[in-house]
Amino acid sequence: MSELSHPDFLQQPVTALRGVGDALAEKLARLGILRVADLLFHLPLRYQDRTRIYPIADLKVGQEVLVEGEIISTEVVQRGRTMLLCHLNDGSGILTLRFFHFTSAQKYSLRPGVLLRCFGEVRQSGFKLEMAHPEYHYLKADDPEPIANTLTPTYPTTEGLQQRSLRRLIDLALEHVDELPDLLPESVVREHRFPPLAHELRTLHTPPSGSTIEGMHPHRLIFEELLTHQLAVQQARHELKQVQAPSLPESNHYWVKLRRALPFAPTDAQNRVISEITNDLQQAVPMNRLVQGDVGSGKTLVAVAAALHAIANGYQVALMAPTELLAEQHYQNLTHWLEPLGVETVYISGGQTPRQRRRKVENLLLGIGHIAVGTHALFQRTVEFLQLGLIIIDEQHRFGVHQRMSLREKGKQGDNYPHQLVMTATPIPRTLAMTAYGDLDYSVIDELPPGRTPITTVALNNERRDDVIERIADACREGRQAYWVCTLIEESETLQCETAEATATLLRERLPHVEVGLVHGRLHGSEKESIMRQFKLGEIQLLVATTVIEVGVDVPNASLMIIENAERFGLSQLHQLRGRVGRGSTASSCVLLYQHPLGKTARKRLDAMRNSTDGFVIADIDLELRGPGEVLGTRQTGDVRLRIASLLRDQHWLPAVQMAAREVVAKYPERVEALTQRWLQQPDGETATQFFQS
Ligand SMILES: Nc1ncnc2c1ncn2[C@@H]1O[C@H](COP(=O)(O)OP(=O)(O)OP(=O)(O)O)[C@@H](O)[C@H]1O
Repeated sequence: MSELSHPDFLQQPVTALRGVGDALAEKLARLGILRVADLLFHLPLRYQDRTRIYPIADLKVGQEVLVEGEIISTEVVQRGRTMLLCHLNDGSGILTLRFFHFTSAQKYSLRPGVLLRCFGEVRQSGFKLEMAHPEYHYLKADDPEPIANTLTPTYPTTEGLQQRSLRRLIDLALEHVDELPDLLPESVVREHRFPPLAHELRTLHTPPSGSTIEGMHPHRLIFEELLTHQLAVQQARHELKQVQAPSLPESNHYWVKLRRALPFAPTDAQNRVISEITNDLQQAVPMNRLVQGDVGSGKTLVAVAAALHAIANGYQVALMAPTELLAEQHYQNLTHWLEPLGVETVYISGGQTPRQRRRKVENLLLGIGHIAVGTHALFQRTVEFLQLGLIIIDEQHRFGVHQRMSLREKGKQGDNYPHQLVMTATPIPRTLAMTAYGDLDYSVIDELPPGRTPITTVALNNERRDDVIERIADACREGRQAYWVCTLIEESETLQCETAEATATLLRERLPHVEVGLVHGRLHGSEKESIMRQFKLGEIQLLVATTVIEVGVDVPNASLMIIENAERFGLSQLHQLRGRVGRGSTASSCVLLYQHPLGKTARKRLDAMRNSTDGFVIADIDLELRGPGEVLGTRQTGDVRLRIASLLRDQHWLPAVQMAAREVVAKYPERVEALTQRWLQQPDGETATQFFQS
């Protein structure tokens, strides 16, 4: 059957498209693209402006631009690793092109005299400008290539999937865009003057000529997504009222023992939140509570107290972390605290072999294991509990309301649903929390443990890197440890990891007496764990990392944090990163390295970081600073998992969204399912379309 004649073509699996086999389908699935329709909702990460060629003399750091020129010299250099450098001259100035990997054919063809057109991001390298791994193609002097006359979308992608292939598939899906049903009530479309759905999607994927980056805005899609989220929250709340959970009335003798053994006393805020949780657990309806606490406020201890309450009542607990790194860390902490109490912690990791896992899984099924710690590997079919009473989800923002519901479903035993506790370090204003997590009750740990010395924060121009490196040398000499977070805000994880590798190489050279370690997203779980363990033990003194360490990592001896390209991060992410230090009693500092010149908002963000260490204050400033259309280019913490909408940025829509939700339920109940399918049924993984999220 041809594509066109199929009535429900958009609902077909992607393999229905020409040229999509199982291997490609698997890659697409990693991006959350399962059906043809999902391609239409896979929105650009950002747009590249390839509509004009920039003179090299006018380039600014951070720009993504097209340049054209002649190669005047090419060299192979050895800086820890072999690199190819080409120098491109366009008459106005000279730009270096840097290749970390290259073939001998490339070395030959990128030779002096060759004319190139390159597209890439401009970066600072010493006093010069460069592009690392630009896209390039050869030009002929007498036959200049035309340049694009419109914006080019760049899509979030995954290893081994080229932009070009994605674009081709999206184009195929666009041929059917008119078949998508409009799911918004007519009255809403009219009132807000939304364009037809197909029109908005076409514009976003294939901007008409003359479009500007600022003009790209998916208003209608944002509204739809917020509406879907709202419907899901309402439904979750409604469903919860209908079901039951085990009531856990016994007193928590384990906690009494642990508290005596702890080297510190819980803060008043921790005690208050623990008693709120205990009260919930004694009821015969499922607890569904969100605990917010600033970085370092001691959420883990609260989670442990809750877990012990369930265990003291004869139930098991699942503690789910967003990354293997954090799961491992929780496992270590829990074992340390709970083993002496005779409470058995079991670590379930995606990386374990079936044989390693079998014993652990058996223990859970037999009830010998009391707490299972892991990532969402915990909720695979093979893991079963004898009596699961409580699910704890750490770092909320990676899980959406839908995933919370499906977890609860999986933990169901007989008529009983497990209790659920959600922990998040992202302070968001209470009113917003009520909308974002409307299906949850809400507690705040609004106090830090005593004895912490405040973190000093400074912002430094990248040119002062050498001073910073000196500072690391000093800190390490005094027995302290440091983080160096380097990032490129890139759709390509490969490039991110390469940058981290290059930085680690450079720092090793510059700091020969310092033990430097490197973690990034592409290392295997066990490699990451082993490096983190060495860092924890002090065997590694300086840890170079990508943002994998953003959430939760706890190494109290680390007291110096360097964040590169700090101007590109959102405030909440900076706050999270900085929160990795200041966790012990030594005075800590955080250095925000930025590329000159700083934009106005970026400057305000860095100022906010210098002036406050309070997550709630920072969240407020974040809100103020986020003007519509401002591109941060990073995933925004503080949001539940939405693909394009941002609860913070788009909160002005919320009253209208709530009204629309009521209208849909009353007049078009059949659309709820279709909206859910369109927006919420995503597999796990990062699918946020960052451009529109910012
Ligand atoms: N009441 C307390 N007094 C002193 N230290 C505490 C107290 N509670 C927890 N801690 C310690 O403070 C550190 C931070 O705690 P924890 O890792 O639970 O923070 P968190 O709230 O999860 O922070 P983050 O969100 O940054 O991960 C840990 O080393 C923990 O042992």
